[in-house]
Amino acid sequence: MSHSIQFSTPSRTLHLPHSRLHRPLSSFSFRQFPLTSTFKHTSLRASSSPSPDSSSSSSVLHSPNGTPAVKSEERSSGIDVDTVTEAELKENGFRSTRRTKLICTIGPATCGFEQLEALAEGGMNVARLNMCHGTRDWHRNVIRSVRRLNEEKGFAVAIMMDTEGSEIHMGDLGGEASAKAEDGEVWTFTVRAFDASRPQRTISVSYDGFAEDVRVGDELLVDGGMVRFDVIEKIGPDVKCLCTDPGLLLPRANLTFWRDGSLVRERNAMLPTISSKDWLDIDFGIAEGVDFIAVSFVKSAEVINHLKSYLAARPGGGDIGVIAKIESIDSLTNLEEIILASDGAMVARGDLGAQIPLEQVPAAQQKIVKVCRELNKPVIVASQLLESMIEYPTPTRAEVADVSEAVRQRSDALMLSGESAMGQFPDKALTVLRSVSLRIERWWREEKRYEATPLQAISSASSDKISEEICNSASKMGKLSIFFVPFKNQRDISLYNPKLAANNLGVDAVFVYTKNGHMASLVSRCRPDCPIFAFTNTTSVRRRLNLQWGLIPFRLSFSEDMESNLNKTFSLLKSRGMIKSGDLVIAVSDMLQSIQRYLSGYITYIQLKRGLVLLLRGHRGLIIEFRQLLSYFASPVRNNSEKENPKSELKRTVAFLHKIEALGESVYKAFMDALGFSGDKEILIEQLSEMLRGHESLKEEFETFLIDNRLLKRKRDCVNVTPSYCIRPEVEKGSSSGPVLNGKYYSGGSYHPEDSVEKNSEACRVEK
Ligand SMILES: Nc1ncnc2c1ncn2[C@@H]1O[C@H](COP(=O)(O)OP(=O)(O)OP(=O)(O)O)[C@@H](O)[C@H]1O
Ligand SMILES: CC(=O)C(=O)O
Repeated sequence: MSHSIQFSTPSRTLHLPHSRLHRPLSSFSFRQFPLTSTFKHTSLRASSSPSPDSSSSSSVLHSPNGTPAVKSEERSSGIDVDTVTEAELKENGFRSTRRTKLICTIGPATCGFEQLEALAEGGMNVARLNMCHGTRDWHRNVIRSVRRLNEEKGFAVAIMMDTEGSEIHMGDLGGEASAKAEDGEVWTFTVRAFDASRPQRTISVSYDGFAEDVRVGDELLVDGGMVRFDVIEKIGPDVKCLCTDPGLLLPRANLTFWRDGSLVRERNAMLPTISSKDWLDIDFGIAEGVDFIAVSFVKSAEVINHLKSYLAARPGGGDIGVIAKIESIDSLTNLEEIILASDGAMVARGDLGAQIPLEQVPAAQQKIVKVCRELNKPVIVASQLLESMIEYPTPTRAEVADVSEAVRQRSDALMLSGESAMGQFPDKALTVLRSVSLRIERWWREEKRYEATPLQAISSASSDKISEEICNSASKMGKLSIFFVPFKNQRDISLYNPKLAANNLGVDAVFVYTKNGHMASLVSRCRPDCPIFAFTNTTSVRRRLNLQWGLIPFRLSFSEDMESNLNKTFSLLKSRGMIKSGDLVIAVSDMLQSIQRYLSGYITYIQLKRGLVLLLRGHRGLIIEFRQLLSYFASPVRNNSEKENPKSELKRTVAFLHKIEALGESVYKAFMDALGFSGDKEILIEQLSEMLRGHESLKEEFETFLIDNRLLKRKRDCVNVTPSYCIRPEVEKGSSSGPVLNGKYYSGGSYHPEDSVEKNSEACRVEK
């Protein structure tokens, strides 16, 4: 995202529903500066008036998975929308949409076109292919069926190819779906291959060194302990084992052996993470255009980097996301570096539970989910979520609790394994994941829960920092009842005003226009209460976005004109009944040219300043960088006759902010946060009065910023020039008599944080 030279600050045209606040809030702002990237962040309302673009036939809009009732006339007019999301939006509104993504492992139970279609209709976002099983031809057929489903029915199901890896596992069971090992039975594990059918109670093992490495007295665990054996005898390539814990042996199940209570790794630990067979599978995946490659038994970041360079050097390979499977002790040891190098991670609890004590798996899961969230990488919780549903139509209560916990941890995605690959009830298992996710997500919102720990900033380049801030701000507006004030001490807490929390802006959706998906992932990372509509112009990015929490990915043919893109979006969504007049939406974007044109009509300088401070508050380093940009400020883009005097306004503002800053960091921070608040003016004044208690002159000075008749005038003009989605006419009418809370929080070109302390104290002395 470092490709352009324009920057737009957060911007809103807020008209809160009458039930929340009775008065429209300020229009907001942005404006261009030379920089290294471009974003737009504005809030919009769907208009009740028809969009001029509504007849546009060039647009293509795809929404995520759901039922495929795409009417032929709609397809011919270039609109392609599935109906699961559509139905959810129509029936229950934005907030009802599912945020947690669902992955199904495809196997014999689900590889047919109709079966895949049923899964897609049931909410499958990603289809996983485990290269441990099946032939490449088999996988190719599945991939092509999923692609056909996407093309014909408008789904965006992504394909994840999972490498076999070099760990030890059992061979096939000679065509049988499973074999039962009973207590006290003696089984033979052998490195010999079978020509014909499998001899009775004999299992082939994938690892040539098996018979050499294992010792009499070792314990052999199948699938992390689902079935257990004691090694009782070694005869050449055969190892005789006594079953001590009976259970079902599944084809190609993972094998580990333990000695004196510790996992034996020996030569096995020296095996390459990506075997020669895996490399061939990877070439196959590139040729077939898979969306993700999940790498089994990752030990370090090196292998991920190696694979990523390999992919980048091949046509189409650079579009493939690399997912690190965390399923070994090494991967836990090197967790952060692995996740940082990857495009996402999987908590592969099956094999992980074979390498660390089972009771440590939940804590490991929580840690992996947390690290992924901090590093902005999607995370999948996998294995045995609904294991009993391989055989039974209803899950156990414990399984439901496990699924709930993964949703509560706000992992991006949940994965079915055997339940969908070879179970008897794949559709029902998916339904359980869907309904439990929806319920827990609703509970989360109803309980008004939110993470106590703020996320660390992750970006280092200044353009990325800015997009991160924009996304954080947009997401905050998507939270229902969080008024963010950094409480550092008792005094700060006393500043908290519950009225503010009650009136906090809860937007109905965040719209993010994104070319490579980065902006969308930044918004997703914040886990806003509202859904995130992610518009992108390529089908591959759209599919990849389908793995991430809360993103509803659409493909939209972008023009260079953001305004027309927005018009088109609203028109298309409205014509499908997916949004309605009055829905409050925040839009953020990483697009350049379009924003420039969008901006050129109706930006005010005051709006600009407000947005800037909202964006930069709390980030002194950014403010320093930003100072350099200020020299590029042009005069306002509106009519010459209406031009303001930006310099004097900035000076006044900056001087004022310096005075506030001199009151202490906590007051300054709280002040800045209050400025980000878009609630009722009276509440804002009330809170500021609290903050500025004992500093009457500052209070008065601040209040002079509040009512700005010029802005009022401009706002009236805006009705004529603002696109229909920006201003909802009925709200506008009702509000025009009242004062508009205008932009009033500024940062300016003369702001030098280094020497501000001195200036601040001077300013304060003068004030006193
Ligand atoms: N392509 C396939 N063909 C046949 N059976 C499959 C296929 N994919 C999965 N299965 C069956 O479904 C079961 C669960 O599959 P899954 O891939 O999730 O687990 P796994 O074999 O334990 O491997 P991993 O440890 O990599 O997850 C497998 O044991 C196998 O019986
Ligand atoms: C999914 C997987 O590979 C595991 O849980 O081991």
